[in-house]
Amino acid sequence: MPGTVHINANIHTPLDPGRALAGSEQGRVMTLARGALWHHRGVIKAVGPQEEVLSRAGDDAEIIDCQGRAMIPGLVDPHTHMCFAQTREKEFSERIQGVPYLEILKRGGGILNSVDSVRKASREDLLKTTLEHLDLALAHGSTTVEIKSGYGLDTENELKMLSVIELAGQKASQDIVATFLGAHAIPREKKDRPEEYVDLLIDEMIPKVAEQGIAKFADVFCEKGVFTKEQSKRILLAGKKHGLLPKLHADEVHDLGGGGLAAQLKAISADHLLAVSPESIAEMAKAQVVAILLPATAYSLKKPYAPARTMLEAGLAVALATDCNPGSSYVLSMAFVFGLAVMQMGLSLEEALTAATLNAAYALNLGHKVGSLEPGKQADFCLLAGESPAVIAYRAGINPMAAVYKKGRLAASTQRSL
Ligand SMILES: N=CN[C@@H](CCC(=O)O)C(=O)O
Ligand SMILES: [Zn+2]
Repeated sequence: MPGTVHINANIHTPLDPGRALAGSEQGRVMTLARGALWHHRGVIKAVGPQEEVLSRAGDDAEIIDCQGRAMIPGLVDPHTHMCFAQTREKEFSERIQGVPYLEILKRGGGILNSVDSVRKASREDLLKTTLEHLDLALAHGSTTVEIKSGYGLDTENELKMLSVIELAGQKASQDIVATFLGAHAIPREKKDRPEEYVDLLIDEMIPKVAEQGIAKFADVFCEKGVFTKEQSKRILLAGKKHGLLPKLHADEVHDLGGGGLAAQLKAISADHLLAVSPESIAEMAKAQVVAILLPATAYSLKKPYAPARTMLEAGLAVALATDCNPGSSYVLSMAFVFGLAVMQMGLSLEEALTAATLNAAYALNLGHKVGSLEPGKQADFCLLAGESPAVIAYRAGINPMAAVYKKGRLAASTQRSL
């Protein structure tokens, strides 16, 4: 059985040069009217003009008619905190009345409330919530998702979170990538002794996380009142020594030079960057650090969006993510994030598509496997409820996915004819 051919699709995909597409390259997307995609055993065999692909696949292939819908690569969400126990609606109400996000954390709420509930939660309960989040993300097109720890803030609970994230990866349809974020906040018990917590991270937590073998990356929330630039550097260097590649929550509220630090450490990504300086942007471009932008967080925190156009002009590769978490962005839809990027940050549809697929894949070291529709990559793709990716921003507020395929299998669908 030579697999399945999806015919009559308007195909839109970035083409993979073996790295993220940066600067003026980011908007280069291949489009193909009446295209076809042939896959077998979860892997793409061919993408091209319909007649050509059909003749290569042979007479025995199953045929599925996409009815002129747009086909794009499965979306990649490279920054989430979707493993948590309880939402924080009360805090959201406070924030929209003007209480700043960092003020809530300073008062012992915010992230620290999530830590209280995650420490109390059983593995089963955490898994249940995480899987519910993953199902919703899948329905909105996310076929690959990164999930961070960071609501345990002690060795036992950080390892617990990472083991739940691993289990979620075994049970969910998506590919899941785990990141260790023990440096998400200073836990209550170390409030007056932050250096002691940094030592604990370096001497105990990072070695144990590395030994556990689930996390691929280490991340730090480098921010005023959280971790300083110097502490962030020490933690990420210790992670690197143990094989955890660095990522950084950088310049989200204040410019601490986090983007520059990410460049210095050759981090795979620097994320947020709402307050990043032009100097840090230039350093990131030189070091080829992917800028992961999280516009749903700017939306939820009512802050100015990250300077995406300046970044592209400086030659940076931009990726997009939901940042799904119970505080600053309870958003699971990459489609919503795509819409914000186009409507609020000035990305073209093509730049946003690359940001949500290929560049997001490279920000997780998965560019060889996912992020574009090309032979040899996984057959992860979305059919849109429209003829082009414009529909994702155009039909705001509804789910623009007609169907989501993971490794060639229909994983979620909103339309009966598929
Ligand atoms: N800013 C730091 N961490 C998360 C928010 C986590 C939370 O508030 O629970 C973020 O990326 O926005
Ligand atoms: Zn985050």
